[in-house]
Amino acid sequence: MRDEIVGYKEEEDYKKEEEREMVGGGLAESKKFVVVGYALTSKKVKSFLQPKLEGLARSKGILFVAIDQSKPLSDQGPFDIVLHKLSGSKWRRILEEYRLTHPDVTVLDPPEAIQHIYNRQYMLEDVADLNLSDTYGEVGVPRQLVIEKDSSSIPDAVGKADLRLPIVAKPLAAKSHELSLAYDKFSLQMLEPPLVLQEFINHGGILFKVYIVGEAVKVVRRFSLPDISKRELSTNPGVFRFPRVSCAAASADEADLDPCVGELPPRPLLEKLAKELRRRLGLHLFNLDIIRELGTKDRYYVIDINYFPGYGKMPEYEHIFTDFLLSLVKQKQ
Ligand SMILES: Nc1ncnc2c1ncn2[C@@H]1O[C@H](COP(=O)(O)OP(=O)(O)OP(=O)(O)O)[C@@H](O)[C@H]1O
Ligand SMILES: O=P(O)(O)O[C@H]1[C@H](OP(=O)(O)O)[C@@H](OP(=O)(O)O)[C@@H](O)[C@@H](O)[C@@H]1OP(=O)(O)O
Ligand SMILES: [Mg+2]
Ligand SMILES: [Mg+2]
Repeated sequence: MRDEIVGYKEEEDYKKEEEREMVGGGLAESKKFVVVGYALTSKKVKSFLQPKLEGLARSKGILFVAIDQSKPLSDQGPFDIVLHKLSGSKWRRILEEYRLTHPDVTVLDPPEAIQHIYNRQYMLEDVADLNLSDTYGEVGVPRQLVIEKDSSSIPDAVGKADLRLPIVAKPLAAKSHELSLAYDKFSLQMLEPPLVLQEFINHGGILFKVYIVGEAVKVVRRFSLPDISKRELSTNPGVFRFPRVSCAAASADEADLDPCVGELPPRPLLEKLAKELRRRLGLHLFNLDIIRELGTKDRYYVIDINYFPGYGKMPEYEHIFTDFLLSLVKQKQ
């Protein structure tokens, strides 16, 4: 099965674009460059800033320049766009101040908006508020409960909130990926708060990763946690830590899947969801993990939102990203 690009250019258009750029490559040298300052971890530089991206960007008149964190930001550049994914309150303050003093520079994305989705208590709030339901389907979030402290209070809290088992326990901090699956509420006491406890939804073991880059939306399939039967639930008490699932190595795009499980969510639904979330979250660069409830045709749940995810794994990201950067500059003009 193939990946789908929603509301964007097709592969053929990209090929033609690449050919034109090779022929007219020298043109870029004579025009003014769009300068993109970046502050990324070395892991991110390696996965995102690949030679193909830098080459294509240059041929389109975009230059990526590393930000030197040991020097004041205003002494560097001048930048048209600042691209970043670094943690820490010091960096956030630097960026907030820079945004105030350089309103003409587009900062991707505002630190405050990123911070909001770095907390799993608030991450899915906007999806829930959106209450998206139309002829293409319904999009919600799993029921969840926040445990700030005191793990001994968990069984009671789960009982009061009437949360159904099994339950996925996730650290409140979204950048922490130590997840656990609990088959009974008492075992959850073994985990360390702060946590979000979320109802596990059977979904046929396939998840849809929806990558968003400005107005472009692209969806891929990944393998996910398998379904849990009622029988398994009653015979396996305990809490199990599980490793990083649904990573790039778990691509399910080429797998021979039952169509009920593998069929991509309808484009119009994803487009609407992406558009609304872009606005509500105030972000341009993120992805959503979406699952379809097993046995339903159109009941979807968003279970995770990630800021500036691994775009290097998104097919044709070089074209999508460079087009996006140019569209930002054009909008400003
Ligand atoms: N409520 C849920 N119901 C069913 N499966 C879930 C649920 N929440 C999480 N999962 C499974 O656990 C995996 C990890 O959960 P989640 O995506 O929230 O964690 P993460 O560490 O933030 O992931 P990422 O690496 O995408 O940032 C998902 O990819 C999915 O396979
Ligand atoms: O590990 P990769 O590079 O592939 O990308 C992952 C990214 O890591 P990086 O930002 O350090 O690169 C993660 O960010 P943090 O939450 O850890 O900040 C998170 O966004 C994952 O969802 C990404 O995987 P994807 O969702 O795209 O499969
Ligand atoms: Mg995830
Ligand atoms: Mg995540």
